[in-house]
Amino acid sequence: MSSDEVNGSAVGAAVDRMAGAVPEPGSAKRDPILVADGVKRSFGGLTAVDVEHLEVQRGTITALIGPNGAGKSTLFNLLTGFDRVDGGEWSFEGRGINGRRGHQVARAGMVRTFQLTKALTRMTVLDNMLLGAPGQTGERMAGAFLRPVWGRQEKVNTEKALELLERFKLIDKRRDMAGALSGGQRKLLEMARALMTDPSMIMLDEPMAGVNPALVQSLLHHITSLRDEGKTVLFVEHDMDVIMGISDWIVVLAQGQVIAEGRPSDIRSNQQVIDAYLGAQDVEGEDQGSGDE
Ligand SMILES: Nc1ncnc2c1ncn2[C@@H]1O[C@H](COP(=O)(O)OP(=O)(O)OP(=O)(O)O)[C@@H](O)[C@H]1O
Repeated sequence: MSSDEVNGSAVGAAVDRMAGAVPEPGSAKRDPILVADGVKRSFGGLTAVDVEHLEVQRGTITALIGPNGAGKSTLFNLLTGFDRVDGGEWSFEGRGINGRRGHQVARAGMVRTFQLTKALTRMTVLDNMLLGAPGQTGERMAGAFLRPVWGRQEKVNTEKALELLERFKLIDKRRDMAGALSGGQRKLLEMARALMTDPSMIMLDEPMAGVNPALVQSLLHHITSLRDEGKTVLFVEHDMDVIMGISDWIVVLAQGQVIAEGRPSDIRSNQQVIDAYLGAQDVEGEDQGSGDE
């Protein structure tokens, strides 16, 4: 699949969503939705993440790339409250959110996708969606007198879940166990579930891994649609065609640090990135099958 095929008309030349951004590590953005400073995390003697400054432009698709072990997933975990930093701070929509837990970060509007764990694969697709629903009033304020409120909320959540399943073409699977879905369908379900809280930013960790080519197209379409609706997408991915095709901006991480940032054209020709990542990527790519699980 070529970059152009992936690209389609989604990243047309007409819109430069990154206008004014300079292609260099830590570059300032016109209207950043996420700003991180001095974010650090070590495991024993290993520095996994050491990001001096990072801004993510609102309403864009930003890719976070880098070699295996560069710290991409760890950075995701830190920013979304699923791991604790050793130092640093970051703000989302202008509000400091470091120290907040995962569900609080999600409530603030920043969600990330998670692989469906074994336990969740034994639940139906619809129940998986309902787990992603915002503020379970019934659970928080248990009491018989609140049952009507609970019931109403459940109805709203169910309607929303069904709408999203329709959008992600999983509606016919709603009563199936999530474990019966193909790898690609699970990725769609993860994305749909993340949208239950109406986030303004969605973070996807390797959304294309293990997905067959037909569903890759569908996932790409959903990602660009989210951006076109005004949401911000930050994603980790290894497939260079996908990255170059849909990203408005690319951030390159190596050994925990941002070593480069820029538009796809900047990154493709950046010698430091070629040395640290792209040179080895082709070789790695040969080993990475893309069949559905
Ligand atoms: N919980 C942990 N305990 C110890 N070391 C960890 C832990 N989590 C991550 N690491 C280490 O931190 C480094 C960064 O890992 P991370 O998974 O963030 O990299 P990555 O860029 O996401 O890699 P990949 O592309 O392979 O998923 C690696 O050396 C990894 O072994």
